[in-house]
Amino acid sequence: MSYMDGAVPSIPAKFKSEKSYHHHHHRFLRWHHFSLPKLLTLSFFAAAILFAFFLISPHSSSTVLRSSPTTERRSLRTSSSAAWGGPEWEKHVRSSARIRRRPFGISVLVTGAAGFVGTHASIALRRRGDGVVGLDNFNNYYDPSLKRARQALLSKSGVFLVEGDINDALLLSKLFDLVTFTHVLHLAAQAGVRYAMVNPGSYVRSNVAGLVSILEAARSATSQPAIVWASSSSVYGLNTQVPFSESHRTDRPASLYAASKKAGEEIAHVYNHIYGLSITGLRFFTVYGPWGRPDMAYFFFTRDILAGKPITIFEGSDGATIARDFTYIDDIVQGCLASLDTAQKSTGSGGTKQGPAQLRVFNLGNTSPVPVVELVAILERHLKMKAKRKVVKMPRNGDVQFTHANTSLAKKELGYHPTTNLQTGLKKFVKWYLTYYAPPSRSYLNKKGRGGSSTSS
Ligand SMILES: O=C(O)[C@H]1O[C@H](OP(=O)(O)OP(=O)(O)OC[C@H]2O[C@@H](n3ccc(=O)[nH]c3=O)[C@H](O)[C@@H]2O)[C@H](O)[C@@H](O)[C@@H]1O
Repeated sequence: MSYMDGAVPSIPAKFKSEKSYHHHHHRFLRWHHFSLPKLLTLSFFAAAILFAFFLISPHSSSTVLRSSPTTERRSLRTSSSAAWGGPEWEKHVRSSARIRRRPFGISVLVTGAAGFVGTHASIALRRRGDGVVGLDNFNNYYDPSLKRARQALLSKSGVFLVEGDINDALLLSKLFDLVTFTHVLHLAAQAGVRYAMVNPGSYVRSNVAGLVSILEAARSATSQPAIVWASSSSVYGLNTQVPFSESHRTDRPASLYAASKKAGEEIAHVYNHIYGLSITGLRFFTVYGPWGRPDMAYFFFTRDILAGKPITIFEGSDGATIARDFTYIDDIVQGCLASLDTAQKSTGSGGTKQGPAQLRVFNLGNTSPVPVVELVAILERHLKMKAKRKVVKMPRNGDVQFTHANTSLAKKELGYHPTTNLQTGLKKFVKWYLTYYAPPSRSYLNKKGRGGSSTSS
């Protein structure tokens, strides 16, 4: 399926895809009960219907070639599951994109704005007086009610969130028609290392096709924005040189997730080379903090420790420690904003390159890896509860043994300087967690129906 196909959400619903697998499997089995003549008759009718559909379909290839997204005029469109368009919607988009900070303000399209990093970054930009328009498809990889709660935060800060998919070329084209974005902060992605073995297709749709869709929209814009996007520390894969530096090998990914991010870095090179797009890739190192992702270990360890449930801690094959360079959200936001501020302009216009453009990649980590067992010990102290540990050998699921960022380049070019250690950062996370998921009697938030189960891990 092409990335131009507006009807395909970039990340299919986790539960839907499982359901549809069983559904199709069941139907497949039923086909075996048909006799051959019946099958032939049915095939004939199916072919006739397909042919008729091809003739009348507005999406038949000839029609697609004739009508460009920008020339199609409809007051209200339904894309994925969400509606967008119309004068009210356009007013919201324009107003949210308006720069309040002069003379250096920027206008940013933030994809994945209802996500963890997206929410924090959007709010930080808005606070400075920059124009921000969010985009998110609210897929249910993890509890969408958490994303809705983040949306409420964004709305309180004056950030309008467009509900739609990064693979919807028509929607992107509309947004770029309405607003001259100076920058795109592209954070929408299928995250998670281990889930790639469950739903590989969603990594291709989101992290490969979705990125291309964003870059296509950006390169076609009359005034091309500069792009800053989220790559991942996982691109270092089986690299053993430490700390990981941008000049190290990244050609041995250990998971499809890592491979999809590495593919993104190569795709970025192409769009920079051909179209003169200014592109900065940020290799995030295990980002954590308040409003975080429930599929991450620190988050579901907290949930399970509080529930008295056992947690599974991975260890290396020879009993070696597994460690991560856990990075606090505020430090990551600082790195994102500094990347936007130092990004040079794209050189192309309307798809034509005018000269060489900036292409950068930075590690954004904490620079001090912490063993997962230590993460658990810190959580126990903050939660004042003991974890029920189950230590198992790390399964062959895409995980790597350790990550460790060298951030000298980001320090030099961005002034990046992480300031929050894991102890302090987790304290803030636990405080948020206990407020957000507190029992109904204690929580204002839950009274409004936002609490309850948090997981899709
Ligand atoms: O920095 C990155 O590039 C990546 O960081 C995280 O991936 P990961 O570091 O694997 O984060 P978690 O899934 O939270 O795992 C943290 C640590 O806990 C360990 N773990 C995880 C799950 C579990 O049940 N037990 C356990 O010991 C993992 O092996 C890992 O060492 C994110 O989930 C990715 O989206 C991100 O791109």
